[in-house]
Amino acid sequence: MNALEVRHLHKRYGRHVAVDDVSFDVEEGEIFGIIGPNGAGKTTTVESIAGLRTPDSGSISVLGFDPTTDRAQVRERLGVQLQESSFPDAITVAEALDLYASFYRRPADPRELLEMLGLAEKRGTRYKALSGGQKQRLSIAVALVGNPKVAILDELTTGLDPQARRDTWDLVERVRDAGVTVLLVTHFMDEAERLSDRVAVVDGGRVAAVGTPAGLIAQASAGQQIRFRASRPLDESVLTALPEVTRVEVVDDRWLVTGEGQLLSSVAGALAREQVVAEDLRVAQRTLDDAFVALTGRVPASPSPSERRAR
Ligand SMILES: Nc1ncnc2c1ncn2[C@@H]1O[C@H](COP(=O)(O)OP(=O)(O)OP(=O)(O)O)[C@@H](O)[C@H]1O
Repeated sequence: MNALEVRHLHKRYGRHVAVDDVSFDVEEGEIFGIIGPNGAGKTTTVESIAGLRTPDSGSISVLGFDPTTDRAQVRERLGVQLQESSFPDAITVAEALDLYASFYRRPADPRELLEMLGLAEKRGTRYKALSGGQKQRLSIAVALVGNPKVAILDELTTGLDPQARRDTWDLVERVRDAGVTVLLVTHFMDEAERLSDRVAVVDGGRVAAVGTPAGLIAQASAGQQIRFRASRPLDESVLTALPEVTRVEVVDDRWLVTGEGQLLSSVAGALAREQVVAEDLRVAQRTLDDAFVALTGRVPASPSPSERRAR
């Protein structure tokens, strides 16, 4: 059985269509990313899955249960960490977790959870005294305290410093390894590419594509690219004649060669035959950013300078 099934979901706010026929499946045990620009409809979609918003039409199944009619069953199986979750300033970490544990019939052991999330030493610390990363980890602990089979994590690392981002990514992998299916909402491509088994690209309330990060990159990015500086002049036809090469651009001594298949060895062989040395040779690594641009025509959000160094 799929952990989640979303079929033809529609939601409008007044005249504004926020979610426009969204469908996807999430398999049990995977980390499934939903990526898209601000306002794409990601949060509306996941809040509908969590039963926090009522869709206008379409159907949702959480392990076979409908969030609008089978609320109790969904609540027992689904943990939610939503954007901007916050707690009273004076509550301690242990109190917050005990409180949420009391809402469930079979909660996880709060002590074990704090251990796993690296918050054991902060048990007695008040919420207001926690760092941004620790607050995020507490909100993940709250999402997991009901022992869910599926966890929704929304914009998990926004505002975190590089080390906290990396730690949080490790944590998400540990959650998945513990058997929890993860639905990860993010507008950061590096995060989605690093963590997700599969990704849905959402734009303007619609699903533009679903696939593995590698599959989306391959599908959306035309070929590989090699950049180098030629040690001496070279006739373009030497490279355009190669079957692997689809395009050659030259500015002064700088070459950009696009192609497919065994592009690198083919180009290297041709250059060697011409006794040209390729200096500063670089093979451009395609990323999910490229796929996102190709699929949506938009430039993805970048981590802020303080977040970016986590790459
Ligand atoms: N309660 C609401 N009332 C009116 N409009 C809303 C409401 N919630 C969301 N919207 C609008 O619906 C669209 C989708 O919003 P949503 O929050 O689902 O997108 P998102 O992809 O999660 O974006 P973000 O990353 O900024 O949270 C946006 O244009 C938003 O302004």
